[in-house]
Amino acid sequence: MDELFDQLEFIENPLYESIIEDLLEQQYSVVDNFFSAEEVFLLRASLLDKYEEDKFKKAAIGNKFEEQIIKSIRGDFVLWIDEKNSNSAEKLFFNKINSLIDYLNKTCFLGILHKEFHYAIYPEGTFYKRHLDTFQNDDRRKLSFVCYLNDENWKNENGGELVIYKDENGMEVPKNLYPLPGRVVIFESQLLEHEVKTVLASERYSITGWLKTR
Ligand SMILES: O=C(O)CCC(=O)C(=O)O
Ligand SMILES: [Fe+2]
Repeated sequence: MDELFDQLEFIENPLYESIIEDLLEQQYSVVDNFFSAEEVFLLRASLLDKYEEDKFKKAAIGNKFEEQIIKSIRGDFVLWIDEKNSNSAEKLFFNKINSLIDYLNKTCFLGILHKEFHYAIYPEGTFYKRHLDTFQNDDRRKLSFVCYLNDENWKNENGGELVIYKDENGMEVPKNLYPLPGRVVIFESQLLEHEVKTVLASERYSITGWLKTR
């Protein structure tokens, strides 16, 4: 008995505990200042560098949709992040993510073995229609993770809210979450439908990813 417990030893982390509690209670968690202003600045600079180098691609859905159909579903541009070749900002990012994953695996036995993250840019006028993150026949996606990299002048009137559709006692209740810098939203990929409302002004910057089993 003692031996098994030794292997699971960890220092209790109040922030991670509150995320776990939220996920258990409401299937999603919103964490403000998960990333500091400095970290957001560095990550946004990294995203913009790569965008200027023309590395982003129009986001796809499934495989064989026509361009027009894709545009009517989502209008963002994405670039997958390769942890092995990550720059210093991305290393900061993955350090935090890996620490959270480690904690989840130790305390919740979630069995997160894989992860995938991409930068995303939503130009003015773009959106991502209501969907579930498991549409690509990928039932390994367990938790969705979105981290917002907008600057400190981001206003709610810019639009681009993430709306999570929650079932509360048989009633659908939309939760409007603004893409504030440093904010992270984590939710159950297989349970919660959500959408990104049209960006009305400015460009919307984020990193989106999935924590996966098996
Ligand atoms: O950027 C967001 O708030 C959510 C993005 C999203 O739903 C997705 O990429 O699947
Ligand atoms: Fe999504």
